[in-house]
Amino acid sequence: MTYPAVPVAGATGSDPAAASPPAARAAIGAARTIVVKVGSSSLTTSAGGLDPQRLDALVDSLAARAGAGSSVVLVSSGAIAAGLAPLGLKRRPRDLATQQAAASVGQQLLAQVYAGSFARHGLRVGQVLLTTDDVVRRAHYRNAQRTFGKLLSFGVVPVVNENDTVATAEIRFGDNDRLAALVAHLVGAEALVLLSDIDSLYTGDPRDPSSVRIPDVGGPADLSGIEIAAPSSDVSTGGMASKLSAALMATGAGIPVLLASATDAGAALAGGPSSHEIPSVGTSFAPAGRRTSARLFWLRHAATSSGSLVLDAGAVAAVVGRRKSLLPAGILGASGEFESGDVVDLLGPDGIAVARGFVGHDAADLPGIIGRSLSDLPEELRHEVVHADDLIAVGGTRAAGAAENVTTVVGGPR
Ligand SMILES: Nc1ncnc2c1ncn2[C@@H]1O[C@H](COP(=O)(O)OP(=O)(O)O)[C@@H](O)[C@H]1O
Ligand SMILES: N[C@@H](CCC(=O)OP(=O)(O)O)C(=O)O
Repeated sequence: MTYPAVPVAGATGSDPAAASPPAARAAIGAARTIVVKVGSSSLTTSAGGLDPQRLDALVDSLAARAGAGSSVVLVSSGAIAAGLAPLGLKRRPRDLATQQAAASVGQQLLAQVYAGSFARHGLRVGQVLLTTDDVVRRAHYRNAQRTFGKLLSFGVVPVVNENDTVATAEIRFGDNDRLAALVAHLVGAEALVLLSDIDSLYTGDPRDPSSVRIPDVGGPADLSGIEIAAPSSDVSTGGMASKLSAALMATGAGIPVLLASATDAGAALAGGPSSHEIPSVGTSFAPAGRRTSARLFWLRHAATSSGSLVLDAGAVAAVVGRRKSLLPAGILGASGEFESGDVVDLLGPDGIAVARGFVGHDAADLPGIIGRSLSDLPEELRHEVVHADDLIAVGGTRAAGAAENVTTVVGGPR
C-alpha cells in the first residue's frame, strides 16, 4: 500500500536527528497513565513459542516506568503464537476455530509468564480480555472503564488482549494495535507506546536500503507517500498499516504515540510523571485532535454498520453542520436489518456517507415514520431516529479520513 505522494516531514532531510524534539516526546515521557502494546513477533522465539527472556526484558522496562510513578496498562499479543507449539501446530492457522483453540491455550501460558515476570518486581497483574461489545455497548464500556480504574487504583498492571477464544469473525477487533488505541482512550491514557520488531517507521519497506527512518510524525499529512510492506514475521497480524491506523486513531483523540522496537523498550518508556526525559528512539506521532467519548471514538473508527439511512439536504445540514439529532422528517429512505442500539451509516441524498450513529428505532418502525414530523407520531415512536449524542460526522477532517483509509487496508489480511 502507498499513501499519495506528498513530501514526508522528517523523512527527506539528511539528518533526521536534527529535527527538534517535539512536544509529543516530552508528553510521552511525562505521561501519568501510559498504554503499551507489544506484538507477537516481539515475544516469541524464531523457533516459535514464548521467549521468556524477551518477555522479562520488556517487563523490566514496564516495571521501571511503574516504579517512576506511572500507571501502566499492557496490551499484549502473543496468545495464538504461544498456543501453537503446545498444540503441535507448525504455523499460525488460517481458520478461526483453530486460532481460537490456540489462543485459549496460549493466553493461559502468557498470563502465567507475565504474572511470574512482574512478580520479580513486586507487581501484580490482572488479565483483561475484551470483545468489541465491551466498547460499543454503553453499559459494557462503562464497566470496562470501572474495572481498569479499580485495577490501576490497586497498583495492578492490567494485561489486555482480545478475547480471541470467543470473538467471532463479525465481532473481532482483529488487531491489537487498534485495540490498544481504544484502550488508551478508555483508560484516559496520556500516551500510547506501540512496541514491535522494527525500530521505527520508514518511508518504505525497512529491508530496502533506500527506505529512510522517520523520527517524528507531526500529523496525518506527514504519512503521505509512505509505503507499507508486508510484515516480516508470520506470527503477526496487523502489520505496519494497523500501527499507523492505531496511531492516527489515538493522536486524533489527543493521545501522543511512540512506535518503537521492543528491544528499545527501556528508552521508549524512560520517564514518569515527575520526569521530562524524552525518549529519542522510534517514531513519535503528535496529537492532532480533541478527545471524544470512548463510544463515539469506536463508532467512528471501528464499528460495522447494520444498515443505512438516506437524509435530505436539510437533515444533512442539521446533523453534520449544526450537530442536531436526526428526526424522522429528514429521512428519505432506509435499508438494512437493524434494531434500536445498532450502528447505521447516515448518507446524504447523493448516497455518500456523512455520519454514523447508534439508531434509536428498529428498521421495522421506519417505513411508518420517515418523512413525518414527531408530533404526528404515536407516543412510543415520538423520538429521534439518531440522537445528537449518539452520532459522529465522518469524512470531515483529514485526520479521520487518513485513519479510515488505513483501517480499510487493515481489515484485508485476516
Ligand atoms: N514503512 C514501514 N516502516 C516500518 N516497518 C514496516 C513498513 N512497512 C512494513 N513494515 C513491517 O511492519 C512490521 C511490523 O508489523 P508487525 O510484524 O505486525 O508487528 P507486531 O507483531 O509487533 O504487531 C515490521 O517487521 C516491518 O517489516
Ligand atoms: N490477539 C492475538 C493477537 C492479534 C495481533 O494484533 O497480533 P500482533 O500483530 O502480533 O500484534 C493474539 O494474542 O494472538
